Amino acid sequence: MIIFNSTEEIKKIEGTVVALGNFDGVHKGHQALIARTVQAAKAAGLKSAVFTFSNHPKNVQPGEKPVKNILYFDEKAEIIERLGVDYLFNIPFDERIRTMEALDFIDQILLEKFNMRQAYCGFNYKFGYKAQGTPEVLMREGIKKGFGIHVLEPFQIDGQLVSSTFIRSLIGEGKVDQCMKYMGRHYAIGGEVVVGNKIGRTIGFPTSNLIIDESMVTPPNGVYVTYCSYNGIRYPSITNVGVKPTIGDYKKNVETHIFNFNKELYGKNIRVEFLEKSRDERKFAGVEELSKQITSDCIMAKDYHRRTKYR
Ligand SMILES: Cc1cc2nc3c(=O)[nH]c(=O)nc-3n(C[C@H](O)[C@H](O)[C@H](O)COP(=O)(O)O)c2cc1C
Ligand SMILES: Nc1ncnc2c1ncn2[C@@H]1O[C@H](COP(=O)(O)OP(=O)(O)O)[C@@H](O)[C@H]1O
Repeated sequence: MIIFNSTEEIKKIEGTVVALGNFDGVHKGHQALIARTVQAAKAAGLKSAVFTFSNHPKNVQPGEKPVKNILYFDEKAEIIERLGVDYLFNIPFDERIRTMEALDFIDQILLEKFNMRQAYCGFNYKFGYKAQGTPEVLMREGIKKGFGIHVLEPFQIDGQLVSSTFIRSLIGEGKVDQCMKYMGRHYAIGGEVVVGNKIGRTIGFPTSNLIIDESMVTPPNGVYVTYCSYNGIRYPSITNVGVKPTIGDYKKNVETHIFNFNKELYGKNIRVEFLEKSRDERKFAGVEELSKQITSDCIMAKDYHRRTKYR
């Protein structure tokens, strides 16, 4: 997959079928849209492409509440690449694009830059200045200018509309056990292991700590059954998200205790997949009570892993 990070980088490319959207989370609705795009491109002998903005349009509109992302760009790109896409247009939502009228956007970006012959978008896709471009506008212009538009119906699972907003709310409420159903994968946080307070090993539960990025969607404080991947291997683990009130007053972080594991991971990259929330984080009277509770948390988590092996 070739990634273009600005419209200037796109010189002369082959004709494309483009999936239009923001694709944060690349959930099952997005996956269906992208699969149709890839299929159509193959059938027509064109290149398949996904178009997305590198910064969320809502985050540059004055007065709008900032939108937190589910995925970092490199994670999003990796998932999109696995769907068989040829080109990823990852374009900054700058002042020129923000103020571009819908019809200019079609002519100058979709047709001139992306060489778009067909497009797939959701029923609620909006584009152009003040979001005045709609699927109807695309269809009308498509007839005039000779490109095809396919508008997909709302994608639902068991009556629930699958959207990035819905998935953000699931994660934000700690309902991480439902993410697989709507995203086709577990909600995960990755990063480099940082040094903590070095208390974990003294109470029998060493943990690998990750810093939380508050510009991303984060799960609420609590204890979760997780997998932790390191060096290509996926280990059953248990994870605390929170501020460790029992031992002090810390910044929110993610710390995972990997079962049957005793390697030093400082500076290494790990990825924590969240399977289920088991309880809220609490302030205990002391480290001894905390340690007892963690022991029973681990028994419960190991049992969960045993029951749901390889999921
Ligand atoms: C499974 C698990 C559950 C935890 N639950 C709590 C909790 O409820 N309250 C709390 O204050 N700390 C909790 N912690 C965090 C511990 O306080 C922390 O792991 C320990 O103090 C070591 O911290 P360190 O890695 O910074 O050395 C939990 C940790 C784990 C691994
Ligand atoms: N079973 C394990 N699960 C998670 N991390 C582990 C485990 N065994 C060893 N480690 C490593 O031990 C260190 C954590 O020990 P700990 O005393 O909790 O210190 P910290 O406060 O820095 O997290 C980290 O480098 C971590 O990668």
